Amino acid sequence: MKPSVVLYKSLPEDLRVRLDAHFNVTEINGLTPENIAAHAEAFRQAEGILGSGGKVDVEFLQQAPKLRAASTISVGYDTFDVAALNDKGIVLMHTPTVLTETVADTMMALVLSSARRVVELAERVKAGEWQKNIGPDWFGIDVHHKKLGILGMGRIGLALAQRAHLGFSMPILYNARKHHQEAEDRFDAQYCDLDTLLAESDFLCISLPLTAETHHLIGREQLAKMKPSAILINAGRGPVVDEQALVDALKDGTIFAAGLDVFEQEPLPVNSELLKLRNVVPLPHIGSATHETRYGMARDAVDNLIAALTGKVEKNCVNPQVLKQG
Ligand SMILES: NC(=O)C1=CN([C@@H]2O[C@H](COP(=O)(O)OP(=O)(O)OC[C@H]3O[C@@H](n4cnc5c(N)ncnc54)[C@H](O)[C@@H]3O)[C@@H](O)[C@H]2O)C=CC1
Ligand SMILES: O=C(O)C(=O)CO
Repeated sequence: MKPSVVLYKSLPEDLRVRLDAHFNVTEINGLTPENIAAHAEAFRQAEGILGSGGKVDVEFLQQAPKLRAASTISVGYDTFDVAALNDKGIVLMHTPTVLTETVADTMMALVLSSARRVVELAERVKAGEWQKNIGPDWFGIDVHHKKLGILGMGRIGLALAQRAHLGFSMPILYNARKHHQEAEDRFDAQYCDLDTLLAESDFLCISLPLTAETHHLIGREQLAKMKPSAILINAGRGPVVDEQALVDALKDGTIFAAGLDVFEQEPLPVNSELLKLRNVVPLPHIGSATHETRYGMARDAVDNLIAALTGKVEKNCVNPQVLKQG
């Protein structure tokens, strides 16, 4: 008999066919408490789950006693309680690599649009405000040759360093848990401590995962150490930055601008103060959101679940130590 799985995000048709060939699939629209309650029997039987968003914590795992594998259509896995999965011997699979270049493109788009005020000025043109030759109040700041600081030099940080260094002649500074030899060799990236990164970066680009350590890593004190001309880019996870402290820093000129793909609460509430600020470029968490990349992520997530439930995991496993226990 085919193993039962719950799919909580819809898939392109060919990938759904592939999933059906291996598993008995129950599809639901999101891993919400209501959907979990409404499909209690499917979760009781599920050996695998596949989707993105929604919390997989101790409480959820009580509803899914047969679970052996979880496959998330994302590289970030901060919504999973990995320790609880480890305790129960459940394999967690994710989708690194396939989205790296696309997310780095998004970060570069945020760098350019916030420095050159692309969104704000386009809105002013559309509103009919371009009536005469523009003056300095429409000017932005240069990107090329400025210092780009990367907080979290992993896969995405490296791809951003490539764009910034080779494409825009930007010196690269970075902070991460350890030195990144490839970034240093290929893009002359200089490792530094967080305080130096804050003080010296013209662009502080965050590509960190959300963990207990990185939660509010950038708060009021850290923002105060940045240059008044600096721009903060966050495409890691919203809660890495204390959002109220950021709003205040953007309002009082502590920093120049921000380009944000991620927020403490998503979707960003319509009454968020960030939306009232001209020096903010807010995006709806589109780091990986191209047709090609989202398809690739879904394909990898399907392959990951098949590998995990057939005991053939070779890559993309968050907790490989669980495999050794089996
Ligand atoms: N906006 C979006 O749509 C997307 C956001 N992301 C986010 O980007 C994150 C990074 O993705 P990858 O580059 O693939 O991951 P990665 O694991 O390759 O890189 C993460 C980097 O962060 C560093 N790091 C972790 N904790 C740290 C700490 N406390 N202090 C300093 N550095 C620390 C690590 O050393 C590593 O260099 C994901 O976890 C996810 O949260 C990823 C994809 C899309
Ligand atoms: O993959 C992730 O972690 C995202 O945030 C969406 O691509």
